[in-house]
Amino acid sequence: MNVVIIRNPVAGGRRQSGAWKAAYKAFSDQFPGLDVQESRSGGDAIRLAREQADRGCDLLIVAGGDGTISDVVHGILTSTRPDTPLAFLPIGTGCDFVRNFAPPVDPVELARRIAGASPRKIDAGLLLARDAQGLEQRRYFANITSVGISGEIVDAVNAGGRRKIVTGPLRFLLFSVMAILRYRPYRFDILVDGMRVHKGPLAIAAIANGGWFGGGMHITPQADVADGLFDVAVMREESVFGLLGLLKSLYTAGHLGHPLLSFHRGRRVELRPQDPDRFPIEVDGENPIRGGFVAEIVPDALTIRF
Ligand SMILES: Nc1ncnc2c1ncn2[C@@H]1O[C@H](COP(=O)(O)OP(=O)(O)OP(=O)(O)O)[C@@H](O)[C@H]1O
Repeated sequence: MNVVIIRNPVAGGRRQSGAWKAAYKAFSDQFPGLDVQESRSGGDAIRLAREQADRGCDLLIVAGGDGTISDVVHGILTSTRPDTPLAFLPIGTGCDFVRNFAPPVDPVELARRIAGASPRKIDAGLLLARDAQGLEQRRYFANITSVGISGEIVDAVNAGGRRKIVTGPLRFLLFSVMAILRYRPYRFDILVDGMRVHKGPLAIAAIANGGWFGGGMHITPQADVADGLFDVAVMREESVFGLLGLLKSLYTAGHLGHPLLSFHRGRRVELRPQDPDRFPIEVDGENPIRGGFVAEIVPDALTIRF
């Protein structure tokens, strides 16, 4: 079996090199002849995944965080073999997408689980947007695309180079508090399957395939990665104090029932900014697109062995 790890050497900060060494040993014991391909720059994992899928790789394992998973998903789904099986070796800052599958922490157990897993299908998201020249952009994603305060948080989390003093989920918490303290409402319209579910000031909207973002915030606890639908969470305008309370409750899904929060389900979600200059977006914890967009769920798009 031809197994390739696509590794992001900077995911999770430099402190992750010890975790990688242990994981590499566990995975090469489980998969003799294992090949490792390292991404050389931001977005390079897209090229690597596409090449490996095109050449007929039997299993692609992503060693990195959510941004690397997102790139690999985009690479596989734009290759000639979009059904190439995928697995995950979580080494990143937030590692939110893999939370949907409750993987073991121990790398030996993880490698064993992947080796014994049967292929199964899960959904992916597809974003349709326009770049500054008006050309259509198509971007697949694995987990969650969100706009509003989360976009600002991700900008701050990813800024400042890759040598980070605070790493892991604590980094998201720190930058979330800072962004909330600076918060002013954003204004945009949201349509789910053609129905307007929101118009006007807002704190955050999340379009979710999976349930977690922001390093363990359980924003859409009802989300199912294989139900052919997005779960959409819409948090209306709220005071800074109210948002800090919401942030705390997100980790335990205690935000359900919040009077300013609504949940919706659908296959197609459209976000139209009323003020395009204040429309921060994050896609799986990164910022690959700008401006208004349509998100479509692609049912059963991905084959995973996990
Ligand atoms: N060799 C490289 N040098 C610099 N950046 C890279 C390199 N390879 C990949 N990247 C970029 O690193 C970024 C971060 O990767 P990733 O999201 O996997 O880790 P993370 O941010 O630590 O984890 P998480 O997204 O789970 O919080 C991605 O945007 C990716 O494009």
